[in-house]
Amino acid sequence: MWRRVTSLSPFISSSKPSIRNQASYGGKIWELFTTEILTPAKAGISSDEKTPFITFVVGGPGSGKGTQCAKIVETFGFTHISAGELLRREISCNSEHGSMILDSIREGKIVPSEVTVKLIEKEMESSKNNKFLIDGFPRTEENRIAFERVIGAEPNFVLFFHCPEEEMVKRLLSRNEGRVDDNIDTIKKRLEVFTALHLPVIKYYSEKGKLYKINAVGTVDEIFEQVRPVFAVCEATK
Ligand SMILES: Nc1ncnc2c1ncn2[C@@H]1O[C@H](COP(=O)(O)OP(=O)(O)O)[C@@H](O)[C@H]1O
Ligand SMILES: Nc1ccn([C@@H]2O[C@H](COP(=O)(O)OP(=O)(O)O)[C@@H](O)[C@H]2O)c(=O)n1
Ligand SMILES: [Mg+2]
Repeated sequence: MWRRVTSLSPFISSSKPSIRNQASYGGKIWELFTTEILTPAKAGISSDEKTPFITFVVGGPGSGKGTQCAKIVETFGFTHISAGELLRREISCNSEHGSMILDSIREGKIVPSEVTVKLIEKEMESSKNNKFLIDGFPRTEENRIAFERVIGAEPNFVLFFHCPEEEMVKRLLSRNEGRVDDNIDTIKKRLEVFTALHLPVIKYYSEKGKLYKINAVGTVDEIFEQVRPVFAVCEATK
């Protein structure tokens, strides 16, 4: 079972960019981030079995995060923790925050970080595994900072699925999972939130040398062939 191993990190203040600021880059801003060459040293791979190995999986709605996480779990034995799934579970079991979460998801808004991070923490603590894929998180600087504060850990690396908006919209409209947010109005709001709030997170991890950018266009298998070497580095060092 995973236990928190480090002390709380200091709170780092952040400012949120406006939607207008980000839109002025004409949607090309993501191109600035290059793919890191992943090495064991960069990934922070340690031989200490008790230290959790954490990968954040980020990208726009419909970029294929969940699909690729399933393949990573199957191939490399990680535990998949999807922030969105945890939140939807709270709605279906009518928990204390269920109706607030439903309202946020319907509006494509971000649920307060303390709620999401607590759910992630519970999943990590109850798992026997110590390798985690945390999917759809962090979506904002607030998410990122709350994770550091509560969990007291940073990700070893961050997988960023980069996908053009038109492709994401097409995929979401044909996802067919009966989700309340997979309709064109909510999709537009989710994309706005993504463009406005996700960039600082990507920039932060890129500057730390932890960002691994994946071109998320192609077949599921083609994309997995870009993902595989990232995790193969971890396997090779075991
Ligand atoms: N490479 C791909 N090409 C076409 N469709 C895809 C691809 N990867 C995933 N999909 C489909 O797109 C939709 C969104 O994928 P999903 O993994 O749920 O994305 P996310 O978790 O990023 O929102 C799903 O219906 C999925 O089956
Ligand atoms: N870190 C997160 C993740 C999801 N969510 C909410 O949950 C919704 C669905 O998230 P998801 O990760 O399942 O969505 P996809 O990117 O997989 O399509 C988001 O649009 C947000 O409303 C959140 O508030 N905070
Ligand atoms: Mg998903």
